[in-house]
Amino acid sequence: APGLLMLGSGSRTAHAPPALATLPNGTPHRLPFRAMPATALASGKEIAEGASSQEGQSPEAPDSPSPISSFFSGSGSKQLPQAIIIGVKKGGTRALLEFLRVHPDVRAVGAEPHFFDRSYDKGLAWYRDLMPRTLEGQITMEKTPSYFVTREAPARISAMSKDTKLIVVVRDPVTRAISDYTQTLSKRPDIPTFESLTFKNRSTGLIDTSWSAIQIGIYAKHLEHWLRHFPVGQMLFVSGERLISDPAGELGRVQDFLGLKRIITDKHFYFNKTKGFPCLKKAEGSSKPHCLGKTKGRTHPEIDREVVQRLREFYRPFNLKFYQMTGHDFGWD
Ligand SMILES: Nc1ncnc2c1ncn2[C@@H]1O[C@H](COP(=O)(O)OS(=O)(=O)O)[C@@H](OP(=O)(O)O)[C@H]1O
Repeated sequence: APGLLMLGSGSRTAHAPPALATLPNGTPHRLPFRAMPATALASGKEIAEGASSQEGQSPEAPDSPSPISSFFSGSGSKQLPQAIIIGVKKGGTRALLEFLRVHPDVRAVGAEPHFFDRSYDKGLAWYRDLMPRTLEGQITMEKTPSYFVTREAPARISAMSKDTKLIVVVRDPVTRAISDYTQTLSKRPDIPTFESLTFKNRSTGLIDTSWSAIQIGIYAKHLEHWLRHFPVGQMLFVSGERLISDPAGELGRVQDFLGLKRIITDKHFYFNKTKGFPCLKKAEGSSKPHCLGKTKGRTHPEIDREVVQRLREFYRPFNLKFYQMTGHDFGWD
């Protein structure tokens, strides 16, 4: 696209470089693996929606400007994002973005743009136009969790700017798969059970890796594609579990990674017992407490323990490889 060369990243702030993590050296057993194409997922069980979070159609994508942000929205200019939350679906990406938006130096688009997977042909000018206006020193961000599993996304983001900072919120892949399935079930209650979708052949225990709910969780394989285009130090891996148990701690890491002053601290959060999750004491530009909506923190159906066990065994080598690649043990095993 002609616009590609002309626009640049729009990055105007010098952010501190993140520390480098160790690189991988071991490989788990191999199986046929295919990253997802930029367009809809192709494989058989796509009743289960594929990589996309489907969040865009739900009221969960909060985009209504607050009075304060409306006041400021007339000033500044639209920039391409300098940092993107690229995944993972059901990892806790909405929570992270909502928490980050509290920071005065972060401005983010509310809905998921899906530019690098679905709308790349619209060009960077179209993408930039989706962004909120920013003032000098503010960071523009977006989140689209399907980027992490989109084969074309790493090269496309690197072509926009090789300095783009990438954030991945990861969560135990077994819980993530169940969360993904729960979301689909909420929209299509007639789908087969999680247990039956998990296996190609239940008697042999062969897992159906073409089912997106399973495939998305093979983080090490997806990460390999990103590391062909970005140094691992330009990626930050946020623990979805810690984002719930210690949101301020994870937000501290994220602010450091983005070169931001640590403004978001434990003072910004409270644990809402009814919701069962941490919530913001004050949402961006508001004085009211704010929890995420009903589509976040759904009750999961109970899954056969043996199936859960089999999935744990399946993911284990990939998880270990992922820990090695990122230099971070997420404690799922
Ligand atoms: N503070 C807070 N409040 C509510 N929910 C929280 C929070 N922090 C993390 N989570 C977890 O986020 C999970 C949804 O992840 P995503 O926002 O990445 O989903 S999506 O891909 O955008 O649809 C969602 O998954 P489910 O519990 O399966 O619904 C939550 O567990």
